[in-house]
Amino acid sequence: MIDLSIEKKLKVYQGKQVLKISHQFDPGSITKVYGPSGAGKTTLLKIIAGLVSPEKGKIVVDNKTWLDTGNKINLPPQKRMPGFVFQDYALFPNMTVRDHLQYATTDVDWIKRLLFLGKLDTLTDHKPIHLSGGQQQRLAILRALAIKPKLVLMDEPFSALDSDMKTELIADLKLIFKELGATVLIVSHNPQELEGLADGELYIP
Ligand SMILES: Nc1ncnc2c1ncn2[C@@H]1O[C@H](COP(=O)(O)OP(=O)(O)OP(=O)(O)O)[C@@H](O)[C@H]1O
Repeated sequence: MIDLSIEKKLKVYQGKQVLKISHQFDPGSITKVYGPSGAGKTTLLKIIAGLVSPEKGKIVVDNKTWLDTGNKINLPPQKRMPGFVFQDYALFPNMTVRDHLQYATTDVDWIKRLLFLGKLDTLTDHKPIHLSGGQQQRLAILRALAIKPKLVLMDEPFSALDSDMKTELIADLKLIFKELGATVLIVSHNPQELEGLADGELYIP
């Protein structure tokens, strides 16, 4: 269970000034996070990961307090360790596909399985510059899963995939999330894309 209540002043020129959200995420749930551009969806994921600090708020994950501004508790990202898929992938330019996964885990069987799932098993020696946009995006997803996270935060993770690839990958991810017992938040602009995957939603106006 994730119990979250935060307030963050946004650096905006026009539009919403304060991001204010209170929400509970059930364990093992998959939540679609949606809302207009600039609403603060990416900022919310970064706040949960510990990459951005809100002025006010509390985040409790499985009875452990990650953030409590009233009591000056703010765990650093390395103590939270969610699997994070960044909107711009944030891959390492000098690392091959295999390096990205080996950097995150020593479990060779898990790496093999992920490479197969992401259809990157024939491209293990390629660096990001030699991958297509869709392949880079799949690598970003695999890297996030490599640490077998209990919490997965995904920012527009399927935007570069064609619809067949997306359907197949989503079906596989559903099984993997269940196996990991992961709680998942997925930011998506596409209302249909997560049908059959997400079992909850959070609208950020
Ligand atoms: N660290 C930060 N602190 C305060 N404000 C921020 C921070 N990062 C981004 N912002 C501002 O917050 C607003 C919301 O940005 P954010 O990227 O979270 O929106 P979004 O809902 O993900 O948008 P999009 O759908 O276009 O990706 C923007 O105006 C941005 O300038």
